[in-house]
Amino acid sequence: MLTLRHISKSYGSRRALHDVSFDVARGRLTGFVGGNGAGKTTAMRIILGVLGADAGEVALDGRPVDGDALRSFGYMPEERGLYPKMEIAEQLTYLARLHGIDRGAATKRADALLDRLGLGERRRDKLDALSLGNQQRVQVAASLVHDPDVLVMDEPFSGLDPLAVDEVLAVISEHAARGIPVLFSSHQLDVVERLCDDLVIIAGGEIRAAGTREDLRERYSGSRWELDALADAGWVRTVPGVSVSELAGNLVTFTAGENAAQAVARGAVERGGLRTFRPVRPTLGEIFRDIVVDHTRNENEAA
Ligand SMILES: Nc1ncnc2c1ncn2[C@@H]1O[C@H](COP(=O)(O)OP(=O)(O)OP(=O)(O)O)[C@@H](O)[C@H]1O
Repeated sequence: MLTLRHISKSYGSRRALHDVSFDVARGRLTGFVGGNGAGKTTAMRIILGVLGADAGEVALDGRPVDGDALRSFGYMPEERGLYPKMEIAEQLTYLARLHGIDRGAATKRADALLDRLGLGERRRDKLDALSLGNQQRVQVAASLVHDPDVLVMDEPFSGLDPLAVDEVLAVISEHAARGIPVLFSSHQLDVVERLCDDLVIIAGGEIRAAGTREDLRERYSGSRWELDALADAGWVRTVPGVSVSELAGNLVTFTAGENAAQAVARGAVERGGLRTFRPVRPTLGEIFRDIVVDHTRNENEAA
């Protein structure tokens, strides 16, 4: 497991991270989400040792990460650092060689990754002859070409069409399944919701929530309910303590405390019965908005 403990970092007087701690488990995809300037890239650079922290520690399986361990990390940085005029297979082979892999194995590995990412036919093309989406796939290949023990990716899905998202995801998942920790940041909450097993939500340089996707949805399920009654559910609007958000015939979604919700359930039984009655789990987008908006509001109030 990759762990960050009590990481803080400031750029001059600007605090970018404050007491950041979270885990990235082996064999699972961990999504790292936060708004612009939340601190994701800073945290990832600190994991990779590209940037030093002011305080705190990054460890892999309990051992502080040092130069040796870092050589086996795969990193897809935010600023994409490949050579525009170099043929893509040659450049992947070169990167693998930099990690100490011999020429034969490096060529094999580069070709296999390009095939896997649908770029086999383009292996002799220069990077800048490819579409932006295909360049992005090459960036993904570059972070994987030395078969890393830890994978950290800054926005690996940005600029990819839905089909390409699925292809890249399949390749990343295969690596996670070999038991390596995978952390990736993304602004595309619908993509993260679909893809990741665990989530870390950051705002204003602080971790606001972390856990498995299902745990978070449960934790933030709040007081939203859905009732599918056997008769028109318009009467739910009149139940004290209930605020109806959507009503369509027998189906109603509403916000209410536990007691008022139970009163609605009883009311439905008295009026002919119900098909289903359940708490509504929020989407990641809703959780994110709640957490980040709350944070921004608190910051503004404190200012
Ligand atoms: N080199 C730097 N010098 C000064 N401030 C910086 C520097 N890099 C980042 N920051 C500041 O640190 C904070 C965190 O930035 P960071 O790039 O880590 O956020 P992010 O979550 O990756 O944002 P985005 O999603 O927009 O890429 C921001 O307030 C940013 O302006």
